[in-house]
Amino acid sequence: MNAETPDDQLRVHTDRQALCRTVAGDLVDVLREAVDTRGTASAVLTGGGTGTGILEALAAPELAGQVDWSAVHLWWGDERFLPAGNGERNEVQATDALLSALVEDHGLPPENIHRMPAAAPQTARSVNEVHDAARVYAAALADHAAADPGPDPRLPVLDVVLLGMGPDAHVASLFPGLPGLSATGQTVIGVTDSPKPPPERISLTLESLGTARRVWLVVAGQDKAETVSTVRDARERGQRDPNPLPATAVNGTVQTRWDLDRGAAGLEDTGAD
Ligand SMILES: O=C1O[C@H](COP(=O)(O)O)[C@@H](O)[C@H](O)[C@H]1O
Repeated sequence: MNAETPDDQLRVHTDRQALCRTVAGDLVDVLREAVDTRGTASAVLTGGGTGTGILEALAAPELAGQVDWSAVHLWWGDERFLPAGNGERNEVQATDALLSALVEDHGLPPENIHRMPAAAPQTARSVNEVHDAARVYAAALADHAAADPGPDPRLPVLDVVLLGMGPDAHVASLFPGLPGLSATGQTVIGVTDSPKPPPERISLTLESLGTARRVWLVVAGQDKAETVSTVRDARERGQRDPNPLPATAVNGTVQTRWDLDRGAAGLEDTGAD
């Protein structure tokens, strides 16, 4: 089933597995096209159940084998600021789902995996650590921008940004009511008071996400249906105030697309979550 709002594209999939398979295939197409035309590609990954499910689907050899991974750079839209190796970190879940296989079997250079910094062990924590870590990631993005400049000189071309959305309409780690939503002049911020654990996170800002060529919102599960409907209605009315609905404020420069399962679309509970 397909429908269109004036600005956003919408696709509804039978269940989360179908959503993940389709988006994984699209990701392959976008990365291939970018590598063919520019010689390089950058994708921004998300965590969460659906974001990780897409990576699992992408690991299928018939999909992963279609991309020249030596030319691809992988970034994250947000990270849970936890010690290295913690299973709650988005990058750890992504590594298990896909990245190890890409490095071992498909030629992805480990240095092209741009993980957000991890927290120091509890005993060695410093007060500003998460903010320092955000600056480190901003510098990594700026370094890469020199080789593949995007519309904002501090950022490379972001061919596609994957975004999950929480029931509170948060995207990346930009939560309603937190100061990070109005951050200006920063590409990456430290978050210290996330209402969703863990409290400390690193996130790209709305400014950064807004430079992406494609923004794909990937949302599954009936528990998201009401928020999806509220956010999409607000967007259709042109209400793009990130507070209290951060997901109203993200757009790709070329494409903004919603991929929902039937549950998130309010059609029926698919049991996807
Ligand atoms: O904590 C996070 O949650 C969101 C949404 O996750 P989901 O499981 O509800 O799809 C995710 O997009 C974000 O990257 C992650 O840090």
